Amino acid sequence: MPRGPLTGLLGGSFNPAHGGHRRITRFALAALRLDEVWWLVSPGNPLKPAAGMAPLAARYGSALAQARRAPIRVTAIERDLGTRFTADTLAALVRRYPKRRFVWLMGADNLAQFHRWRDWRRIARTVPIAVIARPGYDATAVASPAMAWLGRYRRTVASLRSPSGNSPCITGRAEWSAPALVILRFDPDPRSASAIRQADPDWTRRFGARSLRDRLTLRPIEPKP
Ligand SMILES: Nc1ncnc2c1ncn2[C@@H]1O[C@H](COP(=O)(O)OP(=O)(O)OP(=O)(O)O)[C@@H](O)[C@H]1O
Ligand SMILES: O=C(O)c1ccc[n+]([C@@H]2O[C@H](COP(=O)([O-])O)[C@@H](O)[C@H]2O)c1
Repeated sequence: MPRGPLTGLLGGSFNPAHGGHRRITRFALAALRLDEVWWLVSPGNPLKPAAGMAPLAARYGSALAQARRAPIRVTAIERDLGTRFTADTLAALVRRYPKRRFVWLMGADNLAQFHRWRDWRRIARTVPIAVIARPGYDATAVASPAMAWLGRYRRTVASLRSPSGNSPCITGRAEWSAPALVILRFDPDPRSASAIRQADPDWTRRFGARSLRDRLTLRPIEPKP
């Protein structure tokens, strides 16, 4: 059983990244006592149309800005791995970082449509999943087809915590085995990328200079295994 850093993974379009991403990440870091969270800026969500999706460099730039001075590592690792589907990404990450323990983080809107993701049961068997409550989506998430299956693996946050209060331990009830589903409920955050795009359709301009730099520096992220 791997004993490395406990790493949360927040995959997303980040079109653009916003304060809600930062806030839910910080909540999850504290609630699950994670060592760090990697933001996986997606080359393209397989279920979202390419139209309206800003270039990866601009989305990555917005994520860098939001992740400042937080234990968040912004990555475009799916671009480097050549993966789009989360099941493939996770298989590659687990292989590449055998010592790390990963947990997949996602908002309730994604749980509501998780059954449409490719190999979603394989995803759930690979890593524990923590779902963050999101205004307007919690009821659909609870009633979703994926939840009908995942519900039996539901665990409390406390059951994943180490008795000593440090990082979750790996024995007994606190073992991070999968499938496991945790629902994290804290002060819901109404922010969304769609609202930002609606208010500021030209948001990528704010990351113009940075995007140019990122085009040069977007390269394989090599966090220490
Ligand atoms: N305010 C929020 N509360 C809870 N989860 C969130 C929130 N904002 C984003 N997330 C989650 O963060 C991940 C990445 O989100 P994404 O980049 O798609 O942003 P978004 O605001 O959901 O975008 P859009 O409005 O374009 O759908 C997803 O798992 C999403 O559910
Ligand atoms: O693997 C899939 O089939 C799949 C389908 C839809 C979304 N995802 C992933 O879900 C994450 C959240 O996407 P988004 O666009 O809601 O931010 C992101 O990492 C996507 O790659 C993955």
